Amino acid sequence: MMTLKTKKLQGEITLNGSKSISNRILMIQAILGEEFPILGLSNAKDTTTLKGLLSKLHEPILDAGEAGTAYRFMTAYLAWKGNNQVLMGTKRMCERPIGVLADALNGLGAQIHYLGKKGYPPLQMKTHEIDGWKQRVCMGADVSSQFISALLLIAPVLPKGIELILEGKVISRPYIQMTLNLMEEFGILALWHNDMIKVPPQKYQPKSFRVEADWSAASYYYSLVALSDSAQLQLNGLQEKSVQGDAVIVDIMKQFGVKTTFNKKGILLTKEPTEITHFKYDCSDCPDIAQTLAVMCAALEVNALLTGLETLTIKETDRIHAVKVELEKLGCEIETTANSLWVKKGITNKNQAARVGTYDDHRMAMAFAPLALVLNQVKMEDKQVVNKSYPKFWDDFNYLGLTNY
Ligand SMILES: O=C(O)C1=C[C@@H](OP(=O)(O)O)[C@@H](O)[C@H](O)C1
Ligand SMILES: C=C(OP(=O)(O)O)C(=O)O
Repeated sequence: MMTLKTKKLQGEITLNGSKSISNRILMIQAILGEEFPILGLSNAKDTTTLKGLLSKLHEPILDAGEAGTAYRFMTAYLAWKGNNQVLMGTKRMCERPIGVLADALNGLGAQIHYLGKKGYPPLQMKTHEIDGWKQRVCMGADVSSQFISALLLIAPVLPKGIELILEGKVISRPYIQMTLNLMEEFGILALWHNDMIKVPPQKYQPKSFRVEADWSAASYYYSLVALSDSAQLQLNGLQEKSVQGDAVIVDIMKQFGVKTTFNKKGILLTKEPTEITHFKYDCSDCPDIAQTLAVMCAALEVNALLTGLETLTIKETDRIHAVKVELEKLGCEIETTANSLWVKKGITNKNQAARVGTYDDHRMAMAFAPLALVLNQVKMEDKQVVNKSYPKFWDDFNYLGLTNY
């Protein structure tokens, strides 16, 4: 049962480091081939998986498990090295496309072979002649920005650098900018103009680096505060000037009555009165908070249309489908297309218990967890899924008085 007597939130939580930043910094360190101090590295499973891979780089078969960024970043790294290594992943990873990245790398000069279905993991990165690698490559930007980030990370150490032409709609754009910003921190100058990103050959420069806290993880607390009656919730480690696109949650949540005050340690979230009934948002730049927004709107009975969701179908699960199924179980009316989700009717019956299917997706569990503030009970099919990005998630929710999931 939910243990909070009133919907009052109070507490102070120190958030985990951003897994997107952590994984980029680990790749930069590996490409540089020299250790430097990294403070606040994420303890997400996706980050420990990547760290593990980078500690056994000589092994013939490597397994990135369920970690998308790890798989994509390692594909480019191992293709550059060309040591005949095989890169495996989970069953779901083998359903997540990689063809756009593998084809681009092969176009440059790599020798990547598909060991299973064409366009999908597992892959083998065969030997090649690095001196012959080309400079210019075209790449579809509408499937996953991780392909572009993967290529950019190795770009400075390629003989001619890279001139990358982006084709089609650029999705998850802030993640590409994050890659370039972090590369710049380590001395790399790149130019992004319209559809072209140019990275001349250069050397990464080592420096000590502190990872900011994870704004995607913060989104679950914004949802909690939006569902609360009153809140004084301090989240430590977040920065106002962030390289993470998901920091847009600060602006989005104003209309849901969540006030953000930046302070020395991070942010303070408080609750203000609001009367929102309709919400429309294009999530192309912040796909990872789409589930948070959908579930929160359903709980608030806000009629919400979320668009720009085309990449959600190829993430840990088909997230459009999973959210629709789980919200419909709670009596919601949900309409979906290949790239949108419309909460037509939210959760009207609050006097019920939820049994949430988690679909091997950390964000399904974390997005539905705030419902414990408004429903009688919320039972998760698999609580362990949160480990992918936020292993301490349930401890932190328990600390706020949200227990018995
Ligand atoms: O580069 C990154 O760190 C990420 C990019 C996004 O993926 P897509 O570009 O596939 O949308 C995001 O969903 C993922 O969680 C992390
Ligand atoms: C989509 C995600 O991760 P990845 O693509 O790196 O597996 C995520 O963390 O929501």
